This record gives sequence, C-alpha cells and structure tokens, in this order.
Amino acid sequence: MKNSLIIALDFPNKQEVFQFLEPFADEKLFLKVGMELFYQEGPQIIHELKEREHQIFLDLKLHDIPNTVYGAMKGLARLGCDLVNVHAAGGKQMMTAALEGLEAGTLSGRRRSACIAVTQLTSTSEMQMQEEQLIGVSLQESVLHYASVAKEAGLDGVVCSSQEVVPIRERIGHEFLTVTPGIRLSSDSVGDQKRVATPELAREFGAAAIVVGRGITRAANPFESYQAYKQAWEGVRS
Ligand SMILES: O=C(O)c1cc(=O)[nH]c(=O)n1[C@@H]1O[C@H](COP(=O)(O)O)[C@@H](O)[C@H]1O
Repeated sequence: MKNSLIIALDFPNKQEVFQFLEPFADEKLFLKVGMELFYQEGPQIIHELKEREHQIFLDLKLHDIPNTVYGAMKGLARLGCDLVNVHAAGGKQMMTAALEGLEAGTLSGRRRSACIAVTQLTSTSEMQMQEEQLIGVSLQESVLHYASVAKEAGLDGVVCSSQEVVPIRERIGHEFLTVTPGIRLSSDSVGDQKRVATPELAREFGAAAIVVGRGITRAANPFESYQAYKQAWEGVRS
C-alpha cells in the first residue's frame, strides 16, 4: 500500500477498462474502481481485475447511518479489496460500524481491507467549504479534525490533498495512511480539482499513496503518461 501510485479507472464500462489496460499487460497495478464503473459493472469487475493480480481500491465513499454502513461493508468485505473508503462526515460511530462490518465480512484466512476516510474532497476550495458547508474553521483544521476522528474510530488513514499530509502526519503519526488525489504533472490541466500537487511534491510531503485519474487515463499515450507519473512519484526515494 505504501508508496503506491493508484490509477483511478473512471470509465463507464469494462470494455473501456480492458482496452485501457492492454498496454499494461506485464504490470501489476494498483487500480481504483469508483462509483461510475462499479454502479455499471458491479462486483464482477472486482473479481476480473483481481484475477489479473492487480491490487484494488474500491472507492464508494460510504456515508449513511451506522447500521446501513455496517451491512454494506460486511458485503463489500467479501470482495477482498485492498482498500475501501467512507466519508468522515458520517461521524465516528459510522466509521466504527464500517470497520466492524469489514471485520465481520472478511473471509477467514484473508486480510481485512484497509479502510480510510475521505476528509474534504480535493475538488473543494477553502471558500467553497466556508460558504457551502458553513464550516467555521479553516479547511486544514477541518481536514485535521476529520483525520483525528477517523483515527479514534480505528481507521487506517484518510483521503486528503497533498497540502494536508504534513500536518496530519505531525498530529496523528507517520503510520496513519494519507492517500492523495488531485495529482497533476505541471503540464496537465487541473480540471475540477482545487487542491492539487505534482507527484514530486506529494512524495516530499510524505503521502502514503497518490491517486491519478485523467492525467493517465485520458492521456494520448496512457502507458507513457503512467511511466512519467511513476518516475516523478518514485524519484529517488530511499
Ligand atoms: O476518494 C477519492 O479517491 C477521491 C477523493 C477526493 O477528495 N478527490 C478525488 O479526486 N478522489 C478521486 O480521485 C480521482 C481523481 O481523478 P483525477 O482528478 O482524474 O486525477 C477520482 O476518481 C476521484 O473520485
């Protein structure tokens, strides 16, 4: 999990996924399946990607009452993904229920999926957070608060922007995972993301993993783009 580059498979169907994966035939990748793909293809897509020995982050961002999240996670646990997530805004009790569901549903002899909490989406700016969510603290303080609550609930880490990695690691510790989307090479367009960073910067800050979608999946040559991101992310890490 640590030091991974996770590719976000934001595709509408599995035909497009397998077409995208063709040039990566020899690579064992860390792939993120999100709502767009999972809602269309269901659990079968997870089985097919795992058969090809890829690691999987199932990004469904669960956010509901504790009982519902418990049941959903219990079912998802059987898929044996490496990483799953919930929204920290659902609260500590909901996050605890998510973990309990995961533990209850994990098949015997298998390792439970790591579970992380989304703090403030990387598409949210400081101003948007204040005006639309009426949160009266700074965005960084809000992310740090959510990360502390996720830690208290027993979660393995958070999704945050690269800009919050250093304060989270200082406050909560270096073992707590910080998974950072909003990653762009300086030549890429930012699109709908607000809190962005290059892979080099994410590495310098100490992010555990980066999530890259369109920079790779929509590139003219996705394999070359993947290599460029990977090189920038891995740098000369000791
Ligand atoms: O949970 C996530 O993965 C996530 C959280 C977040 O705060 N921001 C965010 O962009 N993501 C996901 O990370 C991916 C980023 O995609 P690109 O902006 O195309 O690189 C998308 O699949 C998002 O759903």
